[in-house]
Amino acid sequence: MTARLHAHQYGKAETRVVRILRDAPRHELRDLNVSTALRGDFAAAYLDGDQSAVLPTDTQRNTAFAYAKEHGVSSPEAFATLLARHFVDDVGPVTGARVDVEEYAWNRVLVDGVEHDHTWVRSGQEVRTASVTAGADGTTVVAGLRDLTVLKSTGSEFRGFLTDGYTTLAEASDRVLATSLVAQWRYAGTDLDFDGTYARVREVLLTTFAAEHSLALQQTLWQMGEAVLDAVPEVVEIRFAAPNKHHFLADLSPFGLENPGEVFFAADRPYGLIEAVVVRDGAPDAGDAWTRSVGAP
Ligand SMILES: O=c1[nH]c(=O)c2[nH]c(=O)[nH]c2[nH]1
Repeated sequence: MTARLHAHQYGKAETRVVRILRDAPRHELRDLNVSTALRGDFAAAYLDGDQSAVLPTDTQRNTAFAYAKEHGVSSPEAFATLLARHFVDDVGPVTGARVDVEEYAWNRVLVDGVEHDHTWVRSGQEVRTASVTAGADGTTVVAGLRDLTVLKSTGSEFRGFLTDGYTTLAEASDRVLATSLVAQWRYAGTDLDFDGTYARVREVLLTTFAAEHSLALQQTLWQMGEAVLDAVPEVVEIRFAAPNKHHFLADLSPFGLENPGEVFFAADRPYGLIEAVVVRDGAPDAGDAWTRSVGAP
């Protein structure tokens, strides 16, 4: 057999880092899940079991905690950028690093209508994401979110589709449209108000989903992508994956009941999976910013 080691990277996945700022009565909290992956010539470790160039994944985990203490967490994007640059700039054999961060949101508990200083409640399902790729020639920041679950109860249709001998789907001129959106967007720069930009993109995604009439989820993704590029100049590319969370009209005719779009069966699978990439004209090259680990969570 002739085989060669074609590519490799290694790191520590899903280090759970919770950073609390407690130097004032009103504490601040950021809750992260950090995954690091180092790139470089580590072939000897794979081929010969030689660890001399290998910074252990245990050390990578420790670095995430130490950086949270020493540098704080101003945003998932900034934290991922610091860590990725550290590995590339300060660790000899490392020529590239990929740091993926998920952030879980906590809202302050309201006590008599007032935000509590040191008690939070986990908010919703939605997860904020950041993926930073650092190399010798620069750093690329991709921000995003997943599990942003949205539903509109009208303003959506799906008609005029191609049919063949296997088609049973009825045309719909007024249907429920729901998805659990995954969106990731690439920034042109690395020194941004990441929290502010994140909030703007999220707002544009939601308002576009609400306001635009949908002829298909495909069109809705395009509308959302175009709106984000229009409203947020820092974004040069946005990628979507949107499961179509089908809501089928329940058949109430056996019971002599009409069902004019009021009672639905929410199916969890199978689901349509609609994807799109929308890029600003003249966007800089993405390099390997979109290259994910095979085992990425
Ligand atoms: O928005 C939709 N896009 C499709 O491609 C599709 N296919 C389908 O069965 N329902 C839908 N809905």
